[in-house]
Amino acid sequence: MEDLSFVPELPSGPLDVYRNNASFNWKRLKLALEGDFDLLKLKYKIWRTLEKDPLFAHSPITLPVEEQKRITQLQLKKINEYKFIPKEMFNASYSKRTRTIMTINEAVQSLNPSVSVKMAIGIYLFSNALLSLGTERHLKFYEATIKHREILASFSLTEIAHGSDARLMRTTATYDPSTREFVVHTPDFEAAKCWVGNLGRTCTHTLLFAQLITPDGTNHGLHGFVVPIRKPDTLETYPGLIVGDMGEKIGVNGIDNGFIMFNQYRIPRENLLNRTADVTEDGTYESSFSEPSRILGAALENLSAGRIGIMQESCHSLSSAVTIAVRYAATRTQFGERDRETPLIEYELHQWRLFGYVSAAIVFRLYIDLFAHTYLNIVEKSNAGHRVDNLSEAVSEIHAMVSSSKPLLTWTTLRAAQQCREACGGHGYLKCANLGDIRSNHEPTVTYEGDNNVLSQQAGNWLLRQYEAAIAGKPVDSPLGTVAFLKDLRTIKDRTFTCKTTKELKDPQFIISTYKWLLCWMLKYTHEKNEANLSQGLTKVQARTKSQVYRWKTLTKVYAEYITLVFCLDNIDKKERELQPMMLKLFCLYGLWSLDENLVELYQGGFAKGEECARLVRDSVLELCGEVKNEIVSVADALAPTDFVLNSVLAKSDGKLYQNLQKAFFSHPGVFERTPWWRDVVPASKL
Ligand SMILES: Cc1cc2nc3c(=O)[nH]c(=O)nc-3n(C[C@H](O)[C@H](O)[C@H](O)COP(=O)(O)OP(=O)(O)OC[C@H]3O[C@@H](n4cnc5c(N)ncnc54)[C@H](O)[C@@H]3O)c2cc1C
Repeated sequence: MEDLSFVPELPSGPLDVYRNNASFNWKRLKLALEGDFDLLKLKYKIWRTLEKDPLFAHSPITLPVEEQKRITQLQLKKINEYKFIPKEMFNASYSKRTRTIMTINEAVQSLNPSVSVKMAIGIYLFSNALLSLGTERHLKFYEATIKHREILASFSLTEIAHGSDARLMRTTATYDPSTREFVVHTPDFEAAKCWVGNLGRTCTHTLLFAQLITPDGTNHGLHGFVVPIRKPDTLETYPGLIVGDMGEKIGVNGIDNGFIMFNQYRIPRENLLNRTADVTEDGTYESSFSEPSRILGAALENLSAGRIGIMQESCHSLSSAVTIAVRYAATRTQFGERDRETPLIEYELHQWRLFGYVSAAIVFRLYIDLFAHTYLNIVEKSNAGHRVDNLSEAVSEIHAMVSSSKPLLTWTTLRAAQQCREACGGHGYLKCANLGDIRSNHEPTVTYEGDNNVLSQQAGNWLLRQYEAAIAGKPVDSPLGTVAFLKDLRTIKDRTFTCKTTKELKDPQFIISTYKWLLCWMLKYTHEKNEANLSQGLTKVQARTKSQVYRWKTLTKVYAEYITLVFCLDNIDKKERELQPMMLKLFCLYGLWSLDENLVELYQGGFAKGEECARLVRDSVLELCGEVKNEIVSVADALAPTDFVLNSVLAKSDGKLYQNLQKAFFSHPGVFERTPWWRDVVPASKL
């Protein structure tokens, strides 16, 4: 068995009451959730190193925005200097290297999300894009970014007037054969690129998406270009650019989001990322795709890795939020007898509010662990030129999975952060509880790299295509197997709810088979509405738009819940036997807690009749809450980062809530000083 002594022991204290009742070893669960011993070790090494470095010390007050940006950039520089990526990783397989980078990102994100976003966009998203969209002539940019850290990049797609609909962006890159350059231009302020992370103050280059126009005036659609923005040694912007910082945001203020307008700005022809399309020296356009939208699709497919990163980071924010609320609930007492008050965690209402989110944290982490592995293995094989069966079908299925599960994970985390804040009462509202920062720093993930509502529409497109194939008796294109069950559509749709006891519901097979029914019904319900719209003469886009609410949107949410459960269950099967009973309980809790939200559809579609189904689902949720109550503090210990990283006065692992609060109150800067503005407020006669 692996030696986990690098994970510090937990100090003894008030939380022992619950810790002593757990049926499993929390360190083993921690390792199981990480999925890899070396990566867990690396995470702890990073946290230990950064804890010792004063640059990473937490500020008890919110710093001015500009200072947050300065410190974030300095922290990024320092992290580069620490060289957390082991040397041998540069020659390791793509999958291993990427997993290592993802782990570093997760470790840093738990501490300061702004740094990890900066790093993810500025180094990894850019270098990945160079590999997947560029060719040999872009390797110099790759080396300068990943090896020498001379380039800090940004990703310029969004414009002032267009975000979600990328096709209508208006920044142009017109080829000039006389100088063999592209001339990049912004026609007006509405076409200015905006929201671009790292652009406001720091990046040296941007990966720009602009409409490529050849000398004959033909517009070939959006293409990616490497565009220099600032001199690396002075950070002065180059002439021909109007670049600015977007100012204060409601979170992640360490990131310098910026806007930019190009004034006939020239870049070399070679800066076009030309893997899928190129322009010859004389200005002829050559492409391996006939459709411009497919080129954009191929370019944006590159975002999948970024979205997987967002999901991993969400899992960490969710883990931190529930850890804080669970430790607080176990140490905070209210009501009961004067000398024997009741800990909040004993109240069923409190359990119901929190434990669903704790189980979500476990299910999501096991889902994303296995899904990231699957994804990286496919990319690795394909990059190495090995045959991947049904590659393009796999890419479409992965896109559907990412497009539905990024919304599910990020929205659940956002709801959890708010619930956890409320579950810690007034103290949860303190900055030093850290729940406010977790919530506001996490919040933009529901918008960036694809607004959740828009993104999930794309998953719906794929799902309906598979359903249409299934009802036509054709095979579905599901190499990853997420909708392979559609071949049994006819038998699944006839199922009904027949359970009589909660025991029958607290069974993974019940949950999975109910989800299969739900998906089949949601597909039918959505498809029929879409067809009815089409038969009334609406265009495809209009028909889709008119079948979003209650249908398409619910369908993609249900699909996301289903795939997270299926992948999680597969992953539980690979874990240590001793951990499995508790993991399965949490699996069932998440599954039934989610089914509770879908009761309307279960009744509407005829799966359930009478009061029994709703009552049994809800009774099962409450029973499971009671059954995991004694485990939940140790589950939180497994989910938690170190105290330094968690940074919450309410949730130190020693459980000494009131001593820690007193220390925080008494050491707050200026806490006992007479206010410096006292003269301004006392009556003049008293002065
Ligand atoms: C912190 C932060 C960092 C960012 N970083 C970057 C970056 O580095 N680079 C970059 O290029 N961009 C970045 N963005 C921009 C981000 O990607 C966009 O905000 C996002 O794509 C949404 O586009 P939008 O803001 O134009 O919203 P809109 O497209 O205007 O959407 C507004 C609302 O309308 C809804 N909506 C839109 N279309 C439809 C439809 N067809 N049906 C129903 N509802 C619809 C959406 O769901 C959304 O709720 C960042 C944003 C934030 C907040």
